[in-house]
Amino acid sequence: MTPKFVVLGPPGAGKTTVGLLLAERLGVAFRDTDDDIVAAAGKPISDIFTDDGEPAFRAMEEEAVAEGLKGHDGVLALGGGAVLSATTRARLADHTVVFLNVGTAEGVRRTGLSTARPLLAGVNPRATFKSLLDARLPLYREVATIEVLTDDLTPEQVVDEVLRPTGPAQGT
Ligand SMILES: Nc1ncnc2c1ncn2[C@@H]1O[C@H](COP(=O)(O)OP(=O)(O)OP(=O)(O)O)[C@@H](O)[C@H]1O
Ligand SMILES: O=C(O)C1=C[C@@H](O)[C@@H](O)[C@H](O)C1
Ligand SMILES: [Mg+2]
Repeated sequence: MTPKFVVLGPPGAGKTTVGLLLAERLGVAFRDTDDDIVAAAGKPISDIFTDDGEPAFRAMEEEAVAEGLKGHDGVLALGGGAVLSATTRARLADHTVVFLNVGTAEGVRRTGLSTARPLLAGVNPRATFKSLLDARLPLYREVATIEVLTDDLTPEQVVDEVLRPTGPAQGT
């Protein structure tokens, strides 16, 4: 059993929104490792960060991704920071991996109203988002087989790009 598509990218890129639509379009199940972690821990991600710390969260995430890659054959969305793990990046080899990219301005706009993302909860979300994106961009690209810049696309259009027979249009 292996996912048809693994979806990743920074917070607000649309992993959950687009992942669900993509699964609907393909008639397959959708799974999100953030949800698996919340279910396993019995508390929200913000509480895991506060009570147990980020390293504990990353260990749970590594396990959740490994389980998802083994046990799910639909669309699997990963948490925004899952690629920080070299073990996870190695496990993503040979999978079809969609990197949903989003620029800082649009990413901050999309995540701005939520308090559910502990890493973006600081005083300057824009600077935090940009440094997170800068640090992770090479890691997303290391594992991605498809990249879509989502800033000016609706979620439906992002799905269209992912499913284009020749792959997403570049630079248009
Ligand atoms: N292409 C898009 N155009 C406009 N809004 C979008 C698009 N994709 C997602 N959104 C909106 O941005 C917000 C964040 O989307 P979503 O929760 O799917 O992101 P995510 O990548 O799963 O984030 P996280 O890493 O926090 O789980 C939601 O309000 C969603 O409706
Ligand atoms: O970008 C990140 O590091 C995170 C993104 C979310 O999906 C969650 O996995 C968590 O809030 C951490
Ligand atoms: Mg999500």
